[in-house]
Amino acid sequence: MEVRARAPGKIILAGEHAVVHGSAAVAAAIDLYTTFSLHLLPAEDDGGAGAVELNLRDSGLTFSWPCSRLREALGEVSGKAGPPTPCSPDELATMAKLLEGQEIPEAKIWLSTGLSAYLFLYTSILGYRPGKAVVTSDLPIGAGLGSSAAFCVSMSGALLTAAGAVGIGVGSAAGEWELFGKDDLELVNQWAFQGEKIIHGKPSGIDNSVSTFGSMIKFKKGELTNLKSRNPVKMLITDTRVGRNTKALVAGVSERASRHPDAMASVFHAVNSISEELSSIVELPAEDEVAITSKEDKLAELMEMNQGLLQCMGVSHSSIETVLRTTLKYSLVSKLTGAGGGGCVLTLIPTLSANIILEKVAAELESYGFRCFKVEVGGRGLQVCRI
Ligand SMILES: Nc1ncnc2c1ncn2[C@@H]1O[C@H](COP(=O)(O)OP(=O)(O)OP(=O)(O)O)[C@@H](O)[C@H]1O
Ligand SMILES: C[C@@](O)(CCO)CC(=O)[O-]
Ligand SMILES: [Mg+2]
Repeated sequence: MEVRARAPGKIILAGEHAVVHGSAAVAAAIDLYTTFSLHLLPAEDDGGAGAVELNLRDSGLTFSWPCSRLREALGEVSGKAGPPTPCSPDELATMAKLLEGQEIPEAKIWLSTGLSAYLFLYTSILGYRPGKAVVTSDLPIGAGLGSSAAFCVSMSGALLTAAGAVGIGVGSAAGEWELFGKDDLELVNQWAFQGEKIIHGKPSGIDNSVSTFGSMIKFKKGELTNLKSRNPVKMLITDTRVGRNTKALVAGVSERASRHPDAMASVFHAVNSISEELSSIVELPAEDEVAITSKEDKLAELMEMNQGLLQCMGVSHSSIETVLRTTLKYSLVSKLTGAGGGGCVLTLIPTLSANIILEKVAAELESYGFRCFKVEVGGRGLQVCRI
């Protein structure tokens, strides 16, 4: 049996970090995907000698665990595919031990958390069935565009389909992307969240939710509201190429919050107001040039205010500040997106001046060694196909 699932990355227009502390945030899917293909081998062919394999095609790395070794380390697992149980600290320690024999290059040691998430999701959902998975991604990894969530969502989608826990239409043609129904998406999202917890430590759930359900969403305390964005939102993304790690940045903000509880509570409260206002502006219809410009001016101002508060939280970076200064020369507003500390920056591109400005600003940003790209905002979430 072979199944393939793809899940999008995301941008956060407002509210990152504060969302972990209960504030609202606004996020949208983008048209860059992580694809997870799974070739499940029949259990009876195993004969005890089968293996669970993961090929990370972009980095040319393959990891493999004999099923017998997994069984020995993890004990009997049922391979259930109902609602998930979280990965316990003991299980997490066992996953880490299972990575010891693998050759992870020192420069890619950050892959370890992703590999632990893979082992947890695979064995929890499919038990010790032998299988080969191949992962490819359009997304820069660890750069704020939700690569960890797209990895966990595509993986959960494929594993749960292989387990028969969620399903695409019987009549679906091989190779055609299909969408799941709402209940199936809910289940995939719950499992993906468990994977995100292994990678992030304390995720809010916004990244896996927007990757699963797609579109543009407002997210607060685990509750998701779909936003009907009436006009296309055009964003330039600049990848500073400065590596960072979401888990450490989220922990850093929590530490600052425990040192200065009152001040940080006010910061989180201000971010909540920004996200609430931004989400209502996004839904306003704007039919003529004046209305579009006025709407975009408001969005830009809110993004600028949010960036200032992200600086207060301590998650900006000199590379991000360089992008902000550069885009301001063209009267464009930018803010970091995702966890910050480097990674990607969003620049709002006004509809009326889109192409002329875009080329100039992107050329200048790239002259500093940054990488710019344009994305479609608010598209589809998880999709699956039979191969
Ligand atoms: N395609 C992939 N293959 C293997 N591991 C991946 C892949 N994509 C993400 N990961 C795992 O996720 C980690 C990066 O997640 P992290 O949350 O730090 O960044 P991000 O998700 O790109 O950004 P943000 O959370 O700010 O949106 C990697 O270190 C790796 O463990
Ligand atoms: C930094 C953060 O708010 C967004 C990362 O994309 C973390 C989270 O919400 O899980
Ligand atoms: Mg992440």
